[in-house]
Amino acid sequence: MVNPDNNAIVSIRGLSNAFDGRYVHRDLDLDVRPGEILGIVGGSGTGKSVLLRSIVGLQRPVAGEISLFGSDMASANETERLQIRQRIGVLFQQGALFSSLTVTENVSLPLIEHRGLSTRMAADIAAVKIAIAGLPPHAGDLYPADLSGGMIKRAALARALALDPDILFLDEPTAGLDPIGAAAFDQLLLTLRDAFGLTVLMVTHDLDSLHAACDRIAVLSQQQVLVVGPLAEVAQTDDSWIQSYFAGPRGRATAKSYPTDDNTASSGSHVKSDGFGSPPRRTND
Ligand SMILES: Nc1ncnc2c1ncn2[C@@H]1O[C@H](COP(=O)(O)OP(=O)(O)OP(=O)(O)O)[C@@H](O)[C@H]1O
Repeated sequence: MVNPDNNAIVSIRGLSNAFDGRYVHRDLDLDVRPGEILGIVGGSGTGKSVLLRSIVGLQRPVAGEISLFGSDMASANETERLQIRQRIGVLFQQGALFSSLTVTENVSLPLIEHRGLSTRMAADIAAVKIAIAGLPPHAGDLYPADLSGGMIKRAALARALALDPDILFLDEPTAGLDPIGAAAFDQLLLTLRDAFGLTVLMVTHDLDSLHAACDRIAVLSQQQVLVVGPLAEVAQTDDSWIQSYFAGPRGRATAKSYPTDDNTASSGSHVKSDGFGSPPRRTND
C-alpha cells in the first residue's frame, strides 16, 4: 500500500521498469506536491519518458506502487481509474492531435466522450481552453497541419486542459520551440499554476525552463531519482552528470540570465524568481 507523503498528489514507491530484463528504473521513489512545477531531468535514456508513461498508466511497471490523488493505481478498479485519468492532463512530444480534426474538435473530443456534452457545448468550452492556452480564436477552425510548432503545443495544451485536470504531465514541452515561444510557454505554465492551482510534472532538457518555471527538480540517474529539490540545492550535488549539466558552459550561461540573490555562476546556485517578467532566454543553443 502506497503511503502518500506530505499530501503528495503523485506518490511513487519502489518503482521498477524493465524491458527484456534490462532495468530502466529500480526501486525509484518520487513525490509530486500539489501546486508545484516539478521538472525531471537526466541523461538520454535514463527513463524520463518511461517514468511519465508509468505514472499515466501507459507503461506497466514490473514492481512498485504509484498513487495518484491518494489512490493506488494497481488496486483501483476500472471506475476509479477512469475517474483518476480524468483528473490528469497529458501533453506528450509532437502534441498527438488528430490530424483530421480541427483544433476545436480536438479539444472538444474529451468533453464529448467523458462529460457527455453536446458538440455545441463542447465547442463553447473548447473556445475557453483555446484562449487559456494562448491561441487566437481563429485557431479553433484550423487543422493541425495549418499550425506552427508553438501553436501545436498550445493546441495540445488546450486539449490537455479540456477536463480541468488537477495535474499536467508534459514531455519536453518546449522542445522545438524558438526561445521566445519557449519562454512564453514557461510563463503560461506559471500562470496556470498560479491561477488554477495546477500541478505540473514535466520532463525537460531545457535549462531555461528549469530556471524560469520549476519549483523543484528531480534528477534521474542510475535507475533512480538521484536528488530532488530546488535548483540551487540540486545544482550543488556532488555528481559528475549534475555538475556538467548545471555548472558546464550552458548551465553557467543560463544561471547568469536569471536574477538571484547570489548568482554565482560557478555553482549554478539559484532559486527561481516568482515567475513573471522572466529574463531573456538564451539564443545560443
Ligand atoms: N517500449 C520500449 N521497449 C523497449 N525499450 C524501451 C521502450 N521504451 C523505452 N525503452 C528504453 O528505455 C530506456 C529509457 O527510455 P526513455 O525514453 O524513458 O528515456 P529518456 O530519459 O526519456 O531519454 P531521452 O532524454 O533521450 O528522451 C531507453 O533505453 C529506451 O530504449
